[in-house]
Amino acid sequence: MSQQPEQTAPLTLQILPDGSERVFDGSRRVVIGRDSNQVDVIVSEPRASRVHAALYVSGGAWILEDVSSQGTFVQNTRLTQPMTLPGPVVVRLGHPVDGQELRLVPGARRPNLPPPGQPGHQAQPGQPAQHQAAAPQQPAVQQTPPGFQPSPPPRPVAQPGHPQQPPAPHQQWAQQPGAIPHQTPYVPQHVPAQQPQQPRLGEYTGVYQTAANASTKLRIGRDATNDIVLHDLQVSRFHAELHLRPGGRGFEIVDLRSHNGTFVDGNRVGRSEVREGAVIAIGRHLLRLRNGQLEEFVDTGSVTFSAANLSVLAGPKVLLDDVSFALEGGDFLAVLGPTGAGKSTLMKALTGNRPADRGAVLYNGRDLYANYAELRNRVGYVPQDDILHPQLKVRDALRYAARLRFPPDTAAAEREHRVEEVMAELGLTERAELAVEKLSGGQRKRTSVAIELLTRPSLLILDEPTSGLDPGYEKSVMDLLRRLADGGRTVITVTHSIQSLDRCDRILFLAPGGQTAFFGPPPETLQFFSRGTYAEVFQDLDRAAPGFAKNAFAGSPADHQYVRAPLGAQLSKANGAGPAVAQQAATPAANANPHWAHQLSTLFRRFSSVVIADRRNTLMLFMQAPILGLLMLAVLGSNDLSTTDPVAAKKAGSVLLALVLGATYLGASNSIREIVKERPILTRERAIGLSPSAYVLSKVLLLGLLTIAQAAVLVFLGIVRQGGPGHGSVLSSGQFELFLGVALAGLAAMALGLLISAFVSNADKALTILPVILFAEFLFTGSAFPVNKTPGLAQASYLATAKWGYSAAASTADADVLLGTGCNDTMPEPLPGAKCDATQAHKAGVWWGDMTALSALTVVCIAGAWLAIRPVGQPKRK
Ligand SMILES: Nc1ncnc2c1ncn2[C@@H]1O[C@H](COP(=O)(O)OP(=O)(O)OP(=O)(O)O)[C@@H](O)[C@H]1O
Repeated sequence: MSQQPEQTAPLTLQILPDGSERVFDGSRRVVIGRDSNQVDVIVSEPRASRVHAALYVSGGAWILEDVSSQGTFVQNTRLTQPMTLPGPVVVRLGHPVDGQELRLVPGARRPNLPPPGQPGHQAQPGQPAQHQAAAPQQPAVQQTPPGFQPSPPPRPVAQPGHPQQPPAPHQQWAQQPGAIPHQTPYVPQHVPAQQPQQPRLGEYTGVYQTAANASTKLRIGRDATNDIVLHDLQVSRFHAELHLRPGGRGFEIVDLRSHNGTFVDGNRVGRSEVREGAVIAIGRHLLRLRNGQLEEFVDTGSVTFSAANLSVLAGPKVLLDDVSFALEGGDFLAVLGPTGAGKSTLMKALTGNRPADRGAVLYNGRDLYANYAELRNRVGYVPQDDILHPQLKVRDALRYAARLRFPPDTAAAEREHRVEEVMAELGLTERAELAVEKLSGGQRKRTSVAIELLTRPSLLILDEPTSGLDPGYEKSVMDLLRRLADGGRTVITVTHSIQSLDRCDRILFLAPGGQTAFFGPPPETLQFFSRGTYAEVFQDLDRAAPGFAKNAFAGSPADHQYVRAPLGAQLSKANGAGPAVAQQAATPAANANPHWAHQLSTLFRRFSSVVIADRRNTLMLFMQAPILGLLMLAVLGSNDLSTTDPVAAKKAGSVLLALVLGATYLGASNSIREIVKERPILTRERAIGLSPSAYVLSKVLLLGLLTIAQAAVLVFLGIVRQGGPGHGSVLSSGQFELFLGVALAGLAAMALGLLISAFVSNADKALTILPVILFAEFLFTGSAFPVNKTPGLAQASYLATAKWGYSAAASTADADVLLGTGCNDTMPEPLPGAKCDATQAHKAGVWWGDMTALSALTVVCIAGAWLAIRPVGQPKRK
């Protein structure tokens, strides 16, 4: 190894996973991997081994040794033996192209390094990477080699008991009854004001020559044949093209009907001019046009995130009152507060689900609301309710979620790989074949988190993931979130799990009225409130006079140190980012969802899998029609639809009514809970771009098929002994025509059920409404009571699906003759007591009219359901 540089120990080494920076002095072996209990540097790459690689000094030089199963790669070559680092080296873990990147720089000396053996001379093993980087005994490296992002300054850590300032005047909580007197008042350390910085787009990964220097067109996508290859499953195989305009008059970007869209300065575009300095966003990759080159940045997860003066109002009521905070990449924030304090409201505002009425949410210095279409895929959200179908197996739930989230051109093997990776990362592999409903509460939450992690979001927001879990599971979920934050993501969770708050970097306490009672690190929380336990803090917040908590925090040292100073820095970055609305000449994306058919087929398959997996319910569904048919067979007489038996035919109305109401019940009961019971899943999937029309249509198709099959069974058993009908109004087979009318009545009722399901707030309410609907439908058929003679009632009956179903059936069965309703031209006056209804005449035009009315009601109900769940698109402030 003659090329080894002459180095003498102790050496220092910089490792920069996700932009963070570590320094080691070479006095001991440094282990890299996923297992926080065994390694010094934790990496988030799921393909990395628990213990993946080691670094140590030998012969005065740093040695890199691979001990993994998936490999460590240097310049696309897998290490097969220990390698002496010749100088700065870029290493990838788990995959030569898109495995997690580490940059190893031997020889960068740490100033004022205490000699080995003295306390603080090196990082403590087993401590999370970010915490080590933040520890005060780890001064920042001052020698930053060219081409590397400087690391953020160390996070300030307050040191209770070692005040550096005189006691602050903010001690209102200490004056509350029962407060613990502190000899050392709560005084956070002083933080120097941060200088305004440029917004950081992501990790800088290189430069591409544009068309100006090569051909007139550059194709961008995931496929290896593109000019710019982006390794990201959010990117379509052939995603977009950068064109050099004729005569060299600048550039324009053309979206190639990509699944997740192409954005220029935050706006989704079909075709757009790209001016100097504009940022093209494709998946997690950002390409900035600078001096005829495209600079590439990747959002690898380490993003700042902040809320600035968020307020949410509901009429005169204030649900969230001027809440602000600031987080660094990799921070783990727990949000606490008494019931009704506004925690869920805050989560909805942070995710853009229900935007705040005032204030801003900043993702890496960019306004989340203004750039929602681009950024929504980088924010994972696990709501309070599970976003899972309980009947599906864990692996299947993840597979369908991947199909919906990744472009349709993603190979099955690529999706499978990611699904397996995520399951391995969350410890779900052993449960992969279990139905979600058989998992423990903690495992179910893990599965919900796994679905969100498929797209590698940089920010993960969870609403009470620990609710209903026993303390053991609570801890394991909080440990998991800690690990995810250590992997570089920013994690925010609402929790009541006070036993695990030490796992967090920051705590936000909300007081009733949605006011900030405290924001800061866990060790300072109890001291701020002058209380010994969190339970007492909850009690104090509940009892405090309105506005007291907010005033106690506003202007306190913690407010200055942990909110105002870092938020000020992030806001100045945001202001440096320029206007969010692109100034470029752009054609908006022609179709916001060009892969509608792919979504429809995925949703249809998922819905079918759910129905098949739910064996007991499906069996009951299939048994309903035969049971109703057999009852009709047993109760009704015979030859009631036969024109040759006038005595029996007097009961024809009962047969027709039983068939139509039977189909109405079956159709409506099939669908009336279908949307409402999936509401949390639908809400979440809508936010990631699910087409509501594809969703509704997937329900219509499967439930429609089921309803038609049920109608066939019902009609067959219902008329097998009835000796009719003979000739229909239109078809020669009156029996088949009767089936068509009854089936369409069932479909219309199914559509009505979906409409109700889209509007009600829970499945129980939907079931309560069902009998009311059926009773109204029965009355409006007019078979028992003459509704068509009463003004108002007659018009109202036109909205009843069963009325038109009954009319169509009566028209087919020739009710004029059977029931003597007297609407036939040859029978101008009805028989005494009979009711003439022109919609029941045995004429082709009348039957078509009835069927058209049924079809129109079906379409209106389906459209109504679609309108009720259609996406909000870019969040709108109310
Ligand atoms: N749309 C609304 N209109 C009026 N008040 C509302 C609305 N939504 C929520 N609220 C009220 O706002 C307050 C905050 O609700 P939120 O669900 O955010 O509280 P929370 O802290 O998450 O409560 P919990 O811990 O019980 O889940 C509650 O008093 C709630 O009743």
